[in-house]
Amino acid sequence: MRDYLIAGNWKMNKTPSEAKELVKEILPLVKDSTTKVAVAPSFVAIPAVAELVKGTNVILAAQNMADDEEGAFTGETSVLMLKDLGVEMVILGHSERRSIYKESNETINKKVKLALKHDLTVDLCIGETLEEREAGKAEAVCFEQLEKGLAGVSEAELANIVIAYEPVWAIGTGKTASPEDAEAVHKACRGKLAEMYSAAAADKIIIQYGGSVKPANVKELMAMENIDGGLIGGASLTADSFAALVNFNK
Ligand SMILES: O=C(CO)COP(=O)(O)O
Repeated sequence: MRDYLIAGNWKMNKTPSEAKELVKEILPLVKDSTTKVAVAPSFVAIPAVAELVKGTNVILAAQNMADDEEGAFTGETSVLMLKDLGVEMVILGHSERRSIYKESNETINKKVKLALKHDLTVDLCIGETLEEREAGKAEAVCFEQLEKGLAGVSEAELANIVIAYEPVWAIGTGKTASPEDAEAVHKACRGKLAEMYSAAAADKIIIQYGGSVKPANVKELMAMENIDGGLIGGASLTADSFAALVNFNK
């Protein structure tokens, strides 16, 4: 059976002081969870959060990283810096990175390979826009993001990859994909991964759903056969709602 992974993507929210307070509240609420749990604070809040989650069941994640190891890249944050702070996982290819910061599949792939080289788990985000969905292209877009994002990634390395299916039209909008619609894309993506790698590798990989996941809809989403967790934005910003998501199966 696949593990569930519930991850909080705090995006550009929470100052380092606020992040500390939030983690202090979250830790006791999730310490006995049977799902895996991760939080992704902003870069500047990572040191404070790292100190608090050390030795706990909470995985420390970053929201992005540079596509080079080091050098003259003003304003960027490298994989080496993240590793030095104890980061274990990195979210790559989030739709906000793709649309606002114009990250291409090729750039994302470079980051994926760099993160894997340094033993970070990668949470690779994929997902279609509303326009693409309405044009009947949801699966094709996801397949292309998988193929290009994972180019050159071996089957052995796939063990360090998590996929997050986040339909862009469902992010921060209050519109959740219906469990059946989400399941259809998850199933198709698992099929695609089986084609790219093997049925065994595809069966093992965690595919999270993201997009307006809330305590009120988490159970029905997680009940789907191919949905193995959630990447949570808004509802990860308060301890009670995040813990309710982490503990959805209790
Ligand atoms: O983008 C998301 C997580 O990465 C989802 O955000 P919301 O949960 O706020 O819709």
